[in-house]
Amino acid sequence: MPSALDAALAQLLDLRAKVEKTTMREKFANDGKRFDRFQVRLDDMLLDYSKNRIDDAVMSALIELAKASGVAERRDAMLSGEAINITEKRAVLHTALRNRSDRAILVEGKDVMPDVREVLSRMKEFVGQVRGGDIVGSAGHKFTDVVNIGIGGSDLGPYMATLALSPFSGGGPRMHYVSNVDGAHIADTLRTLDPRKTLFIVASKTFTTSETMTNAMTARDWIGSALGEAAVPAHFCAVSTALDRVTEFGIGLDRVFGFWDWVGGRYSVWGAIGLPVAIAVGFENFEAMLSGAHEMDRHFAEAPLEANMPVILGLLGIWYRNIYGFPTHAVLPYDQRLARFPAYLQQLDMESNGKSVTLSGEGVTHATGPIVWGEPGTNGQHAFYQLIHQGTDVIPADFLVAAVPHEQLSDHHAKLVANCLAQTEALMKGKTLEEATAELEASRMAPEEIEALAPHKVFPGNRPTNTILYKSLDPKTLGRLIALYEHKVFVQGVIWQINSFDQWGVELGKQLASALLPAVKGEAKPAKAQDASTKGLVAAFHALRA
Ligand SMILES: O=P(O)(O)OC[C@H]1O[C@H](O)[C@H](O)[C@@H](O)[C@@H]1O
Repeated sequence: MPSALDAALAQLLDLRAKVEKTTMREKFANDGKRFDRFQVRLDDMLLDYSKNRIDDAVMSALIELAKASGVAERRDAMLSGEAINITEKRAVLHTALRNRSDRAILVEGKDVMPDVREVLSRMKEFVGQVRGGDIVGSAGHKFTDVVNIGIGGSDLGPYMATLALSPFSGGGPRMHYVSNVDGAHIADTLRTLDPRKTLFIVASKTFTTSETMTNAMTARDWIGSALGEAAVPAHFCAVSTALDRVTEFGIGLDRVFGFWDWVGGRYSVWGAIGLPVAIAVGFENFEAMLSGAHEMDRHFAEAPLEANMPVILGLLGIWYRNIYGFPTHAVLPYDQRLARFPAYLQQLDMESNGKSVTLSGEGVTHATGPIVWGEPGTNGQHAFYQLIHQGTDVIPADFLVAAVPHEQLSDHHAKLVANCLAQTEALMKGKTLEEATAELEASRMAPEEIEALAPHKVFPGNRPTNTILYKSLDPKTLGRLIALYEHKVFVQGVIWQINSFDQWGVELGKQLASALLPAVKGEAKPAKAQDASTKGLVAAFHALRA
């Protein structure tokens, strides 16, 4: 079935041609109100999207596209617990985990909120006991270190949030995250730890993920051999939807925090998967993060589409991906503690929208999810920004920055902010050949040298950015930020008519890895059907180890 995007394509391409008649630099020069018109505020968070290749006509057409695509209807279906994840026949209700209102949320006629609240209250008690030293190791030692063993959604969200909120730890235990099946990860982590004072959280929605189970067994052996088998239960707890498998592993039900199949792994930091965050920063701060997300949920549900932050971010992404064909999107936090935010967004965005088949099973007729990437500024400026400024691809980018830092260190923050704003200014303005030449003429350089050098100093400009300015990186702000991007991804998935909530694309590699394992271990010959490259690599691997 042709999508609303297919239907609007010709009009949007026409609008692109019109909007390209003037550069952003000219648009700013001609319109003193551009900043006021292209921004949205939610309390102390500001999204400035004026530095984009847009005008009023483009924005109205994009809003019309959102309407014609049924963004509002699909949003309401998600929020009310409809089974919109059709390939897994599940509701999509991460918003229920952070529902701070007394609104019931029904899945197949049953209100899920009592169960959500029950898990949160068990988490609260456990977190208080671990932080307060009421729950201790097998030999009575307070836990000084907590290791979360999980991968994908059971790692990226909590790891990112723990780092982001580190100023709020209030003397809580040190947190560690082990995800990779590479033994180096757990070995390097355990080397620094005292088993008597270490608590492990085994976090896995399915409790079958190979990496997590392998790391959990290694951790269990580490505790068992240091403190004796009997010590194991005191040093472990688990987060999962598969309570039977957790019990099999040997973790008592009083140490298990559950969630439900209507929470996708990459959307799960709001419930039990957030346990390490709650231990790291205390339960009140964890709840503040939920409240921030809930505020963003309400904004998404209630604000008109044209003043709706996630809708606007989503539509701008569609504009560049589908109308301009830009392949990637950068997220550049000018906030060192958001260092893991781009990695978190990679899973959120690319696992959700990296799809080529529509909800009705047909091939898509247009590009879907972009490649998402990024690193904190100012570091990126000294590395890959060269390409963003002067490379042959245009890379739309989000810049994130706080007004108030946690560290009051001379003029660090002023310099950070000046760099952030200056980058978006430079990307928008660029530098013409005349300007580059004039700058060089002010030096004593010979005219022929100026002529040779000037082209290298030209910046094309007209490169799009969004700036998200918030008061400070506190739990509430972090909650809002994450929910903002979750809903942006949702809006795009609706317009692309794809299922943003499954992830079949991760399965093939897993299947082939298990099939290959016996040959890699040397317990079996590679299967006949295997291609020559894979077979040759297995043989070369064994030859190197001989
Ligand atoms: O939480 P788990 O069941 O261990 O899953 C961990 C991760 O692995 C899977 O392969 C999926 O790609 C992710 O969406 C998921 O978050």
